[in-house]
Amino acid sequence: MNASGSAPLGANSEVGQLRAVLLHRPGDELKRLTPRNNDQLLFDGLPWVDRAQEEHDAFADLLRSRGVEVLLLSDLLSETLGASGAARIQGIGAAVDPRKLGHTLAQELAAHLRRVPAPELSTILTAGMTFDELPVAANTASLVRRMHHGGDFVIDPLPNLLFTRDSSFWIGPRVAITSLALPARVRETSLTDIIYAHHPRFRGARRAYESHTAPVEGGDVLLLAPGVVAVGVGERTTPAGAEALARSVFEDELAHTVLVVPIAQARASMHLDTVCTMVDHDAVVMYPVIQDTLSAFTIHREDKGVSIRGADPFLAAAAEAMGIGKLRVIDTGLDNVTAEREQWDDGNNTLALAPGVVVAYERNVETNARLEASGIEVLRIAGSELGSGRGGPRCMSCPVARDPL
Ligand SMILES: NC(=[NH2+])NCCC[C@H](N)C(=O)O
Repeated sequence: MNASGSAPLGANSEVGQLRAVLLHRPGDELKRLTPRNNDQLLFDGLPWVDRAQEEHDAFADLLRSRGVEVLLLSDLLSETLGASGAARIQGIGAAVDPRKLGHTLAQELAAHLRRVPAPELSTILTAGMTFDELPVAANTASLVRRMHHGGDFVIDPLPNLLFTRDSSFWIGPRVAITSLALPARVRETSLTDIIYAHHPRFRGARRAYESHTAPVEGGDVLLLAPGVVAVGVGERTTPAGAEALARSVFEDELAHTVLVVPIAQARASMHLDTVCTMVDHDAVVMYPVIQDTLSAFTIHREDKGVSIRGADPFLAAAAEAMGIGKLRVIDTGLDNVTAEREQWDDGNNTLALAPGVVVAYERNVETNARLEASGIEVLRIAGSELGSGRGGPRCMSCPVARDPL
């Protein structure tokens, strides 16, 4: 505990006792999803929003019942926008795009947003705004306004903010603001950026991967052990992103080894954490179909520069880097069809609260049963609505404080 009574910020593993976590309670941004835009907005269906909120509240309550402090992104964002003029300017600047709106409308909108109270601005920055919702007089000199349909977005909604894992992550005592790959998600990091820059809770927090030159998403980053990081490269994080992250964590002495793990460039495996998460300090749960084929390039920090080895089998390379004899894979032993169904429903996407204690979606009955048979405590949550965005307990959480391993 520090002077303010809260746990020190940071995380050096996937499984150290979880003390504080950043979640985003799904809100009005999910109500923007329609059958016309859901693909582009990376949802596989239209969630029933009230039920998604109930499911999310139950997730947050479970974490609290286990002694975890839950920070909600909307609360932090309103507090940040209320306290800092610079944060407001930055948030508005990222949301109002003159290339899309033209200068006239962009200027009017930015001027309007600067006067909006912080909680309302927080909602607009997350849920977006349509042309119909624009407050400015109808006969404005904006051609853009006249030519757009009222239901079009002036500011795009951010339904994937729910997946707080991807837009920032902590490594050691530092926080990394990521660089999201797809247009539907790029603006999310403008919000995590201002929260970590201006909210008093994070005063003094230093940054990792500051250059964020190339795409790196938090769902691809696994802290296998202190000093050892795995980075998935596939649909989201690029080879250049993994390389830049490795260089940066070496320079900041946050890691000595980075394992770069190629994963299929597919919707079902958009991040490394959709196929593999840690459930104990020496154990992972993994999509069985890839168990024997997953490989890794090992980048090692040297006195001068780096060395790159591989690709080698992932499990062996990981065990070696972690300095353990063997990285256990919880053998879910599932037939291929069940395994494929449960992988799609984020059965492999668990959030560890402590070594051997994980949160998982209840619907993945078989995977959960095998985890328990291997001695892992599984805390089940409902996710019928939450899951329609293709993200499980790990994707929906950004650990802000874990006890060091
Ligand atoms: N870490 C994760 N697996 N996040 C899941 C993100 C899901 C989100 N709909 C997307 O496609 O980006």
